[in-house]
Amino acid sequence: MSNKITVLGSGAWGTALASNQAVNGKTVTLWGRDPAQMQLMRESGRNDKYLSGVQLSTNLTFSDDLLESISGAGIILLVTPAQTLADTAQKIAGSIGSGTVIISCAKGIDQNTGETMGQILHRIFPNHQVATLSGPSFAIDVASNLPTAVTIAADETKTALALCAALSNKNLRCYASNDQLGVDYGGALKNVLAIAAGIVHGRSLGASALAALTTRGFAELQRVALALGAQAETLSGLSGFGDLVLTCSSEKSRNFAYGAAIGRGEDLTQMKLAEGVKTAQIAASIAQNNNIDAPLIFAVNELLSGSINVDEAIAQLMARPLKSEAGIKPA
Ligand SMILES: NC(=O)C1=CN([C@@H]2O[C@H](COP(=O)(O)OP(=O)(O)OC[C@H]3O[C@@H](n4cnc5c(N)ncnc54)[C@H](OP(=O)(O)O)[C@@H]3O)[C@@H](O)[C@H]2O)C=CC1
Ligand SMILES: O=C(CO)COP(=O)(O)O
Repeated sequence: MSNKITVLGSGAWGTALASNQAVNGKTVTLWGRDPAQMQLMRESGRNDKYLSGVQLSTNLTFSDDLLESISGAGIILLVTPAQTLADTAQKIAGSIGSGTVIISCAKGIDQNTGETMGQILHRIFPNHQVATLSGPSFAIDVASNLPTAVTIAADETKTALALCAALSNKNLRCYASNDQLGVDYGGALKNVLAIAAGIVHGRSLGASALAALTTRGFAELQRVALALGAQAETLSGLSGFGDLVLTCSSEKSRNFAYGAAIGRGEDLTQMKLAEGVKTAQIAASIAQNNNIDAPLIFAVNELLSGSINVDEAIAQLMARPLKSEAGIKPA
């Protein structure tokens, strides 16, 4: 595997990952679609649009030429928003070297196809090793060289282990998994639940309600993802429970911040990317079609579509039939 790493997507997460790898001695090219933005980053050594004030590694190469940026890359990290990942992947499909490994770092479910990010990569790159990198990792923390741990999942454990060895460093600890589906569903679903947690916070419903929401959110995340083929151990790990806890507890999460704005009745038009908004819709329809009980996801979807308001959502959730906590209905 060549030592060059190419990161596609120069938003908060792509920039943070690229800088993390470069600051730890890797040869890294960061590609972004906007030439003026890339020139600004090249000149300033910062990404003030997405990571205000953070000084990036001086060891980074910036590019706005997609195919040139991936030339000779051993690893390509795809870090554009989930709904654009298939499009970005398609653009490079005919141009990558035979040994190149492609890793999704996006969290979502494709609205057009219902595919996970990993399923998209398997479809578009049938002859390449593909993987998903996911876990509790705010871009600002990684870009600030704070310690972070994530999961890297690939179908073959040896591929996941090799990627962990290639990408781990003193600031980033990567754990290997062979459950890419589980890692993808955990990362996608936690965003919907983080919106719900943000609503609880923004509406000042109290710390007890937030703890209950996070716990029942985890039960729901497990129920949905297990029904779709994920492994239980994966969902209890960094990419499931770990990321859910992170994003259900901090306004640094854009999904949580989005929910908090809803809870406070604020204008949503200037909000940053909140992947959970689109995921709520597709996750709700997947759950409905597969007869999976997902009350929180359904409530977030109904709220976002405007068919119920926050008070109605709370009343609806609190009035659900009583049940065993482990999911067994009382006799
Ligand atoms: N931020 C974080 O802490 C983390 C994010 N993630 C995940 O990473 C993914 C990306 O998030 P993040 O970087 O934070 O998002 P940002 O909103 O910060 O940045 C998105 C980037 O993608 C670019 N972009 C948008 N559409 C396209 C397109 N069609 N083709 C190419 N580039 C495009 C944007 O370019 P432009 O500026 O020109 O619009 C921008 O550079 C998401 O799925 C997110 O869930 C995962 C872990 C942590
Ligand atoms: O996924 C993330 C941290 O792991 C980032 O969360 P947000 O997209 O909600 O900001």
